[in-house]
Amino acid sequence: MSFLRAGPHCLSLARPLIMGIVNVTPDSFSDGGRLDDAQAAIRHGFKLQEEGADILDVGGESTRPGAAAVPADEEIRRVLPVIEALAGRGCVVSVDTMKPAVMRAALGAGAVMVNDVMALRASGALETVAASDAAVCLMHMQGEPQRMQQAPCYTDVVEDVKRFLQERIAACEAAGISRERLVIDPGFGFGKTLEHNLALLRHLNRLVELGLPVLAGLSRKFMLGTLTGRDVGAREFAGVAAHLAAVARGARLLRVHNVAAMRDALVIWNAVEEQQDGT
Ligand SMILES: Nc1nc2ncc(COP(=O)(O)OP(=O)(O)O)nc2c(=O)[nH]1
Repeated sequence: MSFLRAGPHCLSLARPLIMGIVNVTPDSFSDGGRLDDAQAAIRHGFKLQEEGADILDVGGESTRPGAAAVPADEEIRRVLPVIEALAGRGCVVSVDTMKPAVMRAALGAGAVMVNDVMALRASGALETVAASDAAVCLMHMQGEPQRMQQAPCYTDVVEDVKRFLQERIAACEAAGISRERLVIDPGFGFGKTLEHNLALLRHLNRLVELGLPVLAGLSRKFMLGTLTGRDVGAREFAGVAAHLAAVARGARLLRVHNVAAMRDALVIWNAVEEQQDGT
C-alpha cells in the first residue's frame, strides 16, 4: 500500500510518516499533566506540526499499565477543543481513543483518523468508523491497560499478533472499511514482556507481509528504559534508534513525542535509502 486515505487526505507512504503525540491527560506515562489545558495542547500540536509531524495524535486517556479509565464525556471535554483548533488550521489529526462516542465527537470536530489501541473491538466502534471516511490504526493489545502487564503470554508472539491483526483487518473489510484506510500496529508495551517486544521488533517484516502500513509506537517506552537504564525523560536517543530499526523492517508510521529528533533521523535515513535506489 503506497498511500493512506484519511478523510479528504491521501497521505503518501513513499517515505515513513511521523505521528506526533499530543496527550491531553493528567497522567500519561511520560508527559502527563504537561498539556493540562487546551491552549497548551494546541500550542504543542502546532509546534510538532512545524517540526515535521505528518499526523497529530490527540489523546485524552492514558493507556499506560494500571491507568485509570476515563469517562467518555471527560475524554471528549479534553480532546475536542484541541482537535477543532488543530484540524481547523489544516493539520491531519488522529484521535487516540477506544470509545465510539469519543470517535464520533472527534470525527465531527475534524479528526480524519482513529487510533484505537483496542482495534475497534468495543461495541459500535466498527460501525462508527465504517460510517465515516476516516483512516484507522488497529493496534494489538493483550488484555486491557489496567492488567495487561501482569502476565503476558503467547505461543509465538509474532504469529499470535499477526493472526489477531488479520482478524481485525477482516472485520474492518466486512464492515465496509477499505484497506486503503487501514494501518496496523503490534502495540509495543501493550501486554508484552521485553522479549515479546524485541521479537516483534526483530520480525516486524512479518507483519508488513500483511500488505498494510505498519505503525510503530516505541517512544519513551519501558522497554527502552530496561535496555538502556535511562529514565522516562532520557530515552529520546533510544527512541530514535528503535524507530529506525522499525523503519528498516518496513514500518511506515512512527508515533513519537520528539518529532524534531525523528524528523532529522529520517532526513538522513531517506537520503541514504533514496541514493541506494538511485532515485
Ligand atoms: N497506535 C498506538 N497508539 C498508542 N497510544 C498510546 C501509547 C502509549 O503512549 P503515550 O500516549 O505516550 O502514553 P499514555 O498512553 O500514557 O498517554 N502507545 C501507542 C502505540 O504504541 N500505538
